[in-house]
Amino acid sequence: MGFAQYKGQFYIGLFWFDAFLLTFILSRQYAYQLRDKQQAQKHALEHAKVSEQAQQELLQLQQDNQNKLENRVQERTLELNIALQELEEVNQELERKNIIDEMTGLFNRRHYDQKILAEYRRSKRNLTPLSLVIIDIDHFKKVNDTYGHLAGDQCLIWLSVHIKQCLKRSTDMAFRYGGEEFCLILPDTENHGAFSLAESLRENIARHPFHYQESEIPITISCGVCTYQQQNDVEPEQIFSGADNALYKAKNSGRNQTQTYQFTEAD
Ligand SMILES: Nc1nc2c(ncn2[C@@H]2O[C@H](COP(=O)(O)OP(=O)(O)OP(=O)(O)O)[C@@H](O)[C@H]2O)c(=O)[nH]1
Repeated sequence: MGFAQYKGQFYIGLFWFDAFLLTFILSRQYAYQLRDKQQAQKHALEHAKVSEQAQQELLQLQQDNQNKLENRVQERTLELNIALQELEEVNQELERKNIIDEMTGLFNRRHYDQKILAEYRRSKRNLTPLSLVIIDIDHFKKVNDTYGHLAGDQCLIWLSVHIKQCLKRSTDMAFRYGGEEFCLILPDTENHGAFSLAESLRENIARHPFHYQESEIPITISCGVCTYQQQNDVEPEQIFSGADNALYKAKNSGRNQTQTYQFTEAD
């Protein structure tokens, strides 16, 4: 082998060595870059996972807080509704007490004053008759004096039950006007209708004595009836005065009876 040929082979060998070295270096570099890239991707993935987990925890926390808040709002709303309902019941009870006579359970005088005015206006508007009956126990003082005030009270309660039972229509109203005096407002009722209602109550009371402890106490009542039929210049007070006049007449004519009052031109 000549020197020139040896030299040529040396250069070829050197070339392949360089080429191999370069390939080796480049492939190593590529491998490092790939590893770094994979590591960076792995870190990024882990970060993404951690951040997603943190986001989910945050969302869960928000959801929990919202649920708690909604529960509290629901509880408060329920408590508020219960309180409102209780208040409503108290108001209704107060309103009821305001218009009811505690002892007899009938409407009281205050309610009478409101109702007579309302019914008077309705009667005037609709051109319908409006009757008023005043009921008074005869010689009631004797019941108190003979059997005691407690017996008197029981007698008033007993009479109230009979009065309630004698009312025929849902629009009829019974009131304890005061003491042992009661009255009925009978809307859309002619005088003869009011008179016969008062009479049937009176007869019923006269037939059934009041029982108190061992005693049987005969009770009678007197009634006065007055009917408003859009007579001129007649106000609610005149209707009451008319019925009171009729009651006075019943008392003076021997009690245990019903009298009626007719308006005249003079009224
Ligand atoms: N027990 C009781 N008595 C009452 C009540 N309110 C009024 N009285 C009594 O009712 C009696 C009414 O007496 P008077 O007005 O003289 O009438 P009366 O004895 O019924 O006689 P006449 O009405 O004329 O038939 C009085 O003795 C009052 O004290 C009450 O709420 N309870």
